[in-house]
Amino acid sequence: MASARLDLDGNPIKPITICMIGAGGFIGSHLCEKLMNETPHKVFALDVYNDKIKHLLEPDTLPWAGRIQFHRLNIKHDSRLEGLIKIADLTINLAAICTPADYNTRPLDTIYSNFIDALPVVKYCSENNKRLIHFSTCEVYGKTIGSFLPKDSALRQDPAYYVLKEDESPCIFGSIEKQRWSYACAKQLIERLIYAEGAENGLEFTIVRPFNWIGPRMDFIPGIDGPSEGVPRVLACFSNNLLRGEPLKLVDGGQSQRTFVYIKDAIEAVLLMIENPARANGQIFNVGNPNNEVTVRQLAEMMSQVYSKVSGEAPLEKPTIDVSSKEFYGEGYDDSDKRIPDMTIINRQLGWNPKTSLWDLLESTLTYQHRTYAEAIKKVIAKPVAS
Ligand SMILES: NC(=O)c1ccc[n+]([C@@H]2O[C@H](COP(=O)([O-])OP(=O)(O)OC[C@H]3O[C@@H](n4cnc5c(N)ncnc54)[C@H](O)[C@@H]3O)[C@@H](O)[C@H]2O)c1
Ligand SMILES: O=C(O)[C@H]1O[C@H](OP(=O)(O)OP(=O)(O)OC[C@H]2O[C@@H](n3ccc(=O)[nH]c3=O)[C@H](O)[C@@H]2O)[C@H](O)[C@@H](O)[C@@H]1O
Repeated sequence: MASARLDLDGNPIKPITICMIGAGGFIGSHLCEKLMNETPHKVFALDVYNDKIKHLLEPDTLPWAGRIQFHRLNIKHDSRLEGLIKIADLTINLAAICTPADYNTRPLDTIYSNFIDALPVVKYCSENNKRLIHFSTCEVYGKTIGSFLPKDSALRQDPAYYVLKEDESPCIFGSIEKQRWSYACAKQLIERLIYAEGAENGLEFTIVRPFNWIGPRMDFIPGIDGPSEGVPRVLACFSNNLLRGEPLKLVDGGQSQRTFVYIKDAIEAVLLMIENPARANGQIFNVGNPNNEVTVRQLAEMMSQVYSKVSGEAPLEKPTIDVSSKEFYGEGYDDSDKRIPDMTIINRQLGWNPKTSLWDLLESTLTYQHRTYAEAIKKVIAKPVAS
């Protein structure tokens, strides 16, 4: 018999049933894969799409067949939701509109998706005494305090002015006309509501604040497995440019900074939360890689080099092109300047640390992008345009 799997305190881990909402998305697909491959847990996978988890659902000879069950439903209006939460031990809510191109152009859908639609999930968990892991975002921090200092201020180099701490940092958004912040603001309010349910009604919750998790299956490639005019997050935008041999578009000079973490490292952190409730309940966790910081311009340059290595194609002579945010995203766009996660709480509670360097995670991700899309792109490009 295989030896029992133990939690961080040395206790055997009991198999549980998880109701995962938004399981068909980027993070959900990796989490389902991990749970099926490495644990005995059962998953009700809820989503409106299942393309990214099809390989886990069929055929029914898969080793985990019977442990994952797909339910095609929209949580906006489906009476099955409460029943599924009731028969599960834990609910994980990943469902959201979470692409910046939508925040300023579809602010109502963004606010409904990230706040209103999440309300019944919180309510059903609280009323039925079920544990909830809710996915928020690092965007709740908004801009850093340092971004308001004069450009030449030495304090900008002081971590006290830019490192983002769960229990100390303020949430700094732009004005209401800057509709970019509709997402961050909706996520902040649902975090506060969950926290209040914990304080007043004893809800057992964990809030996750991902910092730019990237990897295979993120978003879509416009015109291949998503709309031609769609604007995904930066990894997919730049992958699309590289696959088509076009320069990568740098919004407002590409000066914003991000820290990127490999999806497979981040999923390890989520599994620790799932299997160590005593250490994770009542906590808000930053999950990111503070060692992988780059400007968006540096990201573009590194992706061009890595893509050339994995595809065998020479890099473009002019790998990037500047574009204004108004042209790229439209009216009401704004940006987070810098995102360094403080790791104290996740280190202390779960002993988690990310492992993969930016170069290595880009190499495995762009190898996947090339293998998955290069042929399809070639066909689209070769097709004569109808006259
Ligand atoms: N990927 C990241 O780095 C990142 C960073 C910060 C926050 N997050 C948060 O993590 C969560 C998951 O992100 P992701 O990157 O996997 O996004 P994603 O868009 O790939 O996945 C979200 C999934 O939710 C589903 N969904 C949305 N509305 C639904 C509804 N009403 N009913 C049923 N299903 C619905 C979508 O179909 C999609 O499959 C989101 O809450 C997002 O805000 C992600
Ligand atoms: O991933 C996260 O942690 C969070 O941040 C993302 O926000 P952001 O990082 O701004 O989104 P990206 O689309 O990945 O853009 C990153 C940066 O690249 C820039 N960009 C994007 C696309 C492009 O083609 N060119 C370009 O310069 C953007 O302006 C921005 O400065 C999204 O809001 C969410 O997915 C999530 O909550």
